[in-house]
Amino acid sequence: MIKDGRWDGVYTMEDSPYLMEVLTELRDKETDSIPFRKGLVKFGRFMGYEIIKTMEIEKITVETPLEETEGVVVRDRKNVVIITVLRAAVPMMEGLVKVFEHARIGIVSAVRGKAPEFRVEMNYIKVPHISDEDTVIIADPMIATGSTLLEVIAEIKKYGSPKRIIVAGVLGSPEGISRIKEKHPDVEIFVGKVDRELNDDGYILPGLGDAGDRAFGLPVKLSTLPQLRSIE
Ligand SMILES: O=P(O)(O)OC[C@H]1O[C@H](OP(=O)(O)OP(=O)(O)O)[C@H](O)[C@@H]1O
Ligand SMILES: O=c1cc[nH]c(=O)[nH]1
Ligand SMILES: [Mg+2]
Repeated sequence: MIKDGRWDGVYTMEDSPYLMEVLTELRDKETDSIPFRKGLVKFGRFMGYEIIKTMEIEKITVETPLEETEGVVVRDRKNVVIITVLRAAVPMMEGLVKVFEHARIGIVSAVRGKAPEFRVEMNYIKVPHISDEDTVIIADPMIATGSTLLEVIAEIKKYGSPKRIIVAGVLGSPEGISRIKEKHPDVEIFVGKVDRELNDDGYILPGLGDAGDRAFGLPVKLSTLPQLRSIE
């Protein structure tokens, strides 16, 4: 984990050859859904281990079958709420839950509309109780314009005042991260890498394309639901 000097509380994982190899596979346009989803699961698990490194460690003693020795406990590991932003964060959540097996889980739907407004529609939110002892981890692989996370963070803050709010992502753009840090300086951001820029359609360059479509396939546009029609 490396601190990105452009912002406070933003960390990238470029020092991990393992995670950079996973990222390379995710970027590769030849990677199809199955390895893509597996890559997101690996990302979630790795991010979980990195987040634990930033939690308080308490020294304890433990009795082996032979004698007493030193041990540690990371109490905050048990006070975690994972917020999964549909769709693309679902495989990431699977990886995070392997590390935070006690986590309570919230599910949020957010669909980003087209350029140049990038309006975000949130039409489903189910979030468990959030206490002031909790670390809330918002999983969303892509921080592009930041519009989605701005909406999600504002919504989550209505549910309580957790000890920490951490965004766990795969890629970020400088624009998106700056927007989030300006509005929510308290939110920490952990991403694999911060990419160069956004294109006019709000896609991260070089990026990995549309994370949701790559993980789950191109959706067929048959819906007549008003909330989806209104932003497309
Ligand atoms: O930072 P932003 O510009 O808001 O873009 C990022 C969002 O775009 C993607 O979701 P998308 O709206 O494509 O939904 P999907 O996961 O269902 O494809 C991604 O998973 C983020 O949630
Ligand atoms: O590059 C991008 C931007 C938004 N959402 C994605 O899935 N990818
Ligand atoms: Mg998408």
